[in-house]
Amino acid sequence: MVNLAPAPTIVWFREDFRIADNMALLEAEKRGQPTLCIVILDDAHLPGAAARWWLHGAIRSLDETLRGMGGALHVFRGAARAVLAEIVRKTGAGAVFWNRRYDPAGREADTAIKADLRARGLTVRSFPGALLHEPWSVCTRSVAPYKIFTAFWRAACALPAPFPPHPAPERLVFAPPPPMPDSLITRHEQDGLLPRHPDWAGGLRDMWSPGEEEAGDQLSDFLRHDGAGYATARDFPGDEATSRLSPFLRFGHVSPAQVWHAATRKACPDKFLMELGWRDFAWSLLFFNPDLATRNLRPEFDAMPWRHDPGGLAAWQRGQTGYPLVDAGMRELWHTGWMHNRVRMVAASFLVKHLLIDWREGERWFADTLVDHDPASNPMNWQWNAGTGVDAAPYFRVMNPILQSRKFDPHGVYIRRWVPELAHLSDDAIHAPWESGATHPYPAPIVDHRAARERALAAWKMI
Ligand SMILES: Cc1cc2nc3c(=O)[nH]c(=O)nc-3n(C[C@H](O)[C@H](O)[C@H](O)COP(=O)(O)OP(=O)(O)OC[C@H]3O[C@@H](n4cnc5c(N)ncnc54)[C@H](O)[C@@H]3O)c2cc1C
Repeated sequence: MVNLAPAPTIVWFREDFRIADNMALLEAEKRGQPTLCIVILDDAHLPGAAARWWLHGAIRSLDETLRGMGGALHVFRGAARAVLAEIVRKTGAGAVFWNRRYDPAGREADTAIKADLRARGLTVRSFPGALLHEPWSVCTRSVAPYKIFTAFWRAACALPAPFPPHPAPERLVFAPPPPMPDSLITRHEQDGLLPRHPDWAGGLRDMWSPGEEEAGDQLSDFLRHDGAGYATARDFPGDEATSRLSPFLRFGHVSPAQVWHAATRKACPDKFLMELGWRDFAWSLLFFNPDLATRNLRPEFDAMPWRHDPGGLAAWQRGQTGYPLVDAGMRELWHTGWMHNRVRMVAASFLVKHLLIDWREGERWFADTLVDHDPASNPMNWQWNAGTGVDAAPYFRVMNPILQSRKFDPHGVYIRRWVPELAHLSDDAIHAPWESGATHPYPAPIVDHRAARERALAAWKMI
């Protein structure tokens, strides 16, 4: 039987859950054929548990938006290559469009899928949109990655500014979903992305609403209230002065170009734009170092005598180290799937220096618990804090968790929020509760700061 239905254009959503500034969607509309919007839940590319929770919300929210336009987001489960081949066979699609992803596994899969689809005669196009600049466009003359952030940023700023964001398509004509075998179709309720037994996501639900509209609200709120004080207040976790856009950027509810242009219109401090630059820098490092999450960028650290300490690791993960700022951060992470940047640095430093535990253990824990986890920013920042990366804080600079606490949470606002058993202590006593002699149901420090520092430096001198 001849299929007389118009050959649709498939738009495959992956990390770009928005309709504005979405080139794949816009170009699909221009093609003039009905559009089939799809997501494929492929086990080989699913993120950690907290980010999976977010992914569920991202899919649901984009589906609602598309339904408001008369369409839907169709969710399939299985190996992407096979699922796409089946959808193409059932719909007679003439083209598949997507926005690029840059992680090594994603790039490898996309290259193979592109070749496969083109061999079947389809038009396949991929578009930028997840970064300010393509990772290969900011590199040295010898096409090597920059190893120093300031040099990277100088080169990035010398390029033309990111393209002004594209508007959302005004109207889309949607293609009906293909009849697919039950095993490949997924309903939102049964997509397997949400935690069930136990349901640990209550704190995430209280804190976040994934979606494009929410990302826009978050951005305008930040630019209205906090943009001006950002440069000075961003290091103080009690102040909540940062944008909290990271998970929205991670899942593409907002593009970095949209953030960039909104921020420059409001004359937001350069410091904020530079943080978006750190995000691009991380992706550049991953692009040129696909094993960023597993290999020390400074090979001398391969000889580092990391300790095997399951008890210490568990105390760190549960926020029970006896160091209030570290514990506040680890509890914030567990409860909300997010942690303030300054506290991420203190907590990371504590694991790799005070406990002398391999940074890869921490990287894995963050990968599973952060809603904003991405495979570039997380390992880059871990390697930066551990001193094993490029342009990294030197290992011998051991952050003192008590001084960091006194400096960046002077009144204990943040600690009181996340370590309520210390809430009654004075502003002075709260940073080192063991010194005051007051009674409270809070653990004694699992390591002594001075002894741990000496142990870390002795280990480092051995390599
Ligand atoms: C050990 C460790 C692990 C981290 N893991 C991640 C991760 O998996 N995903 C992630 O997005 N960020 C990660 N970060 C970076 C940073 O902590 C978060 O991006 C930031 O806290 C997000 O909060 P915000 O959106 O309010 O940031 P803002 O201060 O408002 O910054 C705006 C945006 O810039 C980007 N950005 C800011 N700082 C950094 C940075 N140091 N590196 C890369 N991008 C940055 C983020 O996209 C952020 O949303 C990590 C930091 C550390 C120390």
